[in-house]
Amino acid sequence: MRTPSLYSQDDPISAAMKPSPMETEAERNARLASEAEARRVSEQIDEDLRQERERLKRSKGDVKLLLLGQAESGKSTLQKQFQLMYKPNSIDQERISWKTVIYFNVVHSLKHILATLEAWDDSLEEETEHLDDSASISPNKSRSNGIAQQPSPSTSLMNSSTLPSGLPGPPIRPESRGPNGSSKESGSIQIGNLRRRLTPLMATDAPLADRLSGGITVSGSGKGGVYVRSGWQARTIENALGRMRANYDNDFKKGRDSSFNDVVQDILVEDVGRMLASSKDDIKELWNHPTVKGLIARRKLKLDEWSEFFLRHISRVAAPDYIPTTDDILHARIQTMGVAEHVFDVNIHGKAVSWHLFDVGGARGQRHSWVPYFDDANAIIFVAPVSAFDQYLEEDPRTNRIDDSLQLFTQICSNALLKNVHLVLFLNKTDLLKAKLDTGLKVRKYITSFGERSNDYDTVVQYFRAHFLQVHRRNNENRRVLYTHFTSVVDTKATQRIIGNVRDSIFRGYLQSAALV
Ligand SMILES: Nc1nc2c(ncn2[C@@H]2O[C@H](COP(=O)(O)OP(=O)(O)OP(=O)(O)O)[C@@H](O)[C@H]2O)c(=O)[nH]1
Ligand SMILES: [Mg+2]
Repeated sequence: MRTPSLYSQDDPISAAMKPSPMETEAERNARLASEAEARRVSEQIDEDLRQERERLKRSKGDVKLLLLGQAESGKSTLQKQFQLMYKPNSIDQERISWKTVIYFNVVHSLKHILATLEAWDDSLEEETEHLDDSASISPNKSRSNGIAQQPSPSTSLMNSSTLPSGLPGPPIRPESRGPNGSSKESGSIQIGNLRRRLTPLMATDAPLADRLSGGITVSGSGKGGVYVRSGWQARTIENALGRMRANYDNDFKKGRDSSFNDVVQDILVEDVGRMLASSKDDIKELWNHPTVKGLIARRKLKLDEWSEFFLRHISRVAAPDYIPTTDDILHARIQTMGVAEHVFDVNIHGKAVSWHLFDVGGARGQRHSWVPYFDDANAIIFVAPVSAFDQYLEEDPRTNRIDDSLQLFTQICSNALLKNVHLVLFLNKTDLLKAKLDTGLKVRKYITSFGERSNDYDTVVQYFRAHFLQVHRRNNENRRVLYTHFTSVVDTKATQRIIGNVRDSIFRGYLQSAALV
């Protein structure tokens, strides 16, 4: 039998493609090159399809775990704990990229403090005079400025409350105030001087945000936070490496000694590091200034937990040779955009199983991207920050954050696609809840249905837990179990123990559903 040649006469298409007998040498070379390229592309497609089939075959036995919950609930922090447990080296690889986030967190926090000081300028004198006053808030003194709003209490859980809304009043500069009151004047002069000296550092807020987000802005990102897609760490490092290579090439051309072992660093981050080092004392002075402390005590300045953490550690963070510790990485804040997948090999009872962890963006504008991940999910960890009883959504300042968590949990419990998933609830940020209650903050002030119950930690967490259990009970046709944990996911030791429990319980369910036991 005759083997058909590439240009077999029997095939009309081949006949049409047969090279012309007039083909020149150059045309022949071009034709052969394009045929080789077509073959390469076709083989690549076959290879991709083969790998996809392999992946699907393999992933049939994988565990898919979704981390769900509102923005700032602690999902990405929990993901970092999984990473520390199951892929510890990867944290080291991306350690340097967290420096950009931490610098951004510091600069952004300082900017927020200065903006709040400006907005509350006319009450500076009162702040310094009443420093030892209790944290009570007098509503008629509150000026709604969009930065440090005074909430009206949520009449009941799951009911949103209405907050006064309004724009910041015009900033009043120190110069515009009267000459009387020398302590007031010296306080405001000090702050004015600090503001002036910190201006160049404040100007790095936008370029740092741009560096992290890759220029992508998300509308409604309230506090001016930055959203990042999965893989941002690699991009930050590539940026730095690109610059390193350019330096290396230049040095090489100039005969200078240079090494790739130098710390990989981005020019912008280097500059911000130098500015932070030279502004360290100013930052400390601002952070410890009686006016700032007074505004915090009177809840007119509300700082995020990560702001307080990094400002407390500013001596270390602003040191010229600063490298983020693991604890710093756990406290760093960056908003997740869309859904980021992380794969870990989890070994249990001698059986290695790939776990796909899906860390989602929790802001309202991000929640639509969760649904495609619902139909083949095996388990969910729903993260609800119980410290947030005095906070309102960035996306909707009328909604109390505990109410939003309960509403979201209702949607998850009642979703038909999720009716068979293993459900775990993390009542998170218990450390912050304790700290808030210790300052005397009253839950009933924000959630009136809490009533006259005792304001101690145990009563409060059990009260919140009861509400989540009730939501689960009302939406539980399949009579599935809800596993609940009180957590502080920045606490590595405690969280890793809980992850171990969760892993075992998910795995038992997984083995049962796979009919292996
Ligand atoms: N003190 C304390 N801080 C926490 C805890 N959990 C999270 N945080 C901090 O809260 C901030 C927000 O946590 P993330 O993990 O980024 O929140 P997220 O749920 O991923 O938020 P989105 O990506 O916007 O949906 C970070 O600065 C964390 O360090 C906790 O239990 N205690
Ligand atoms: Mg996140």
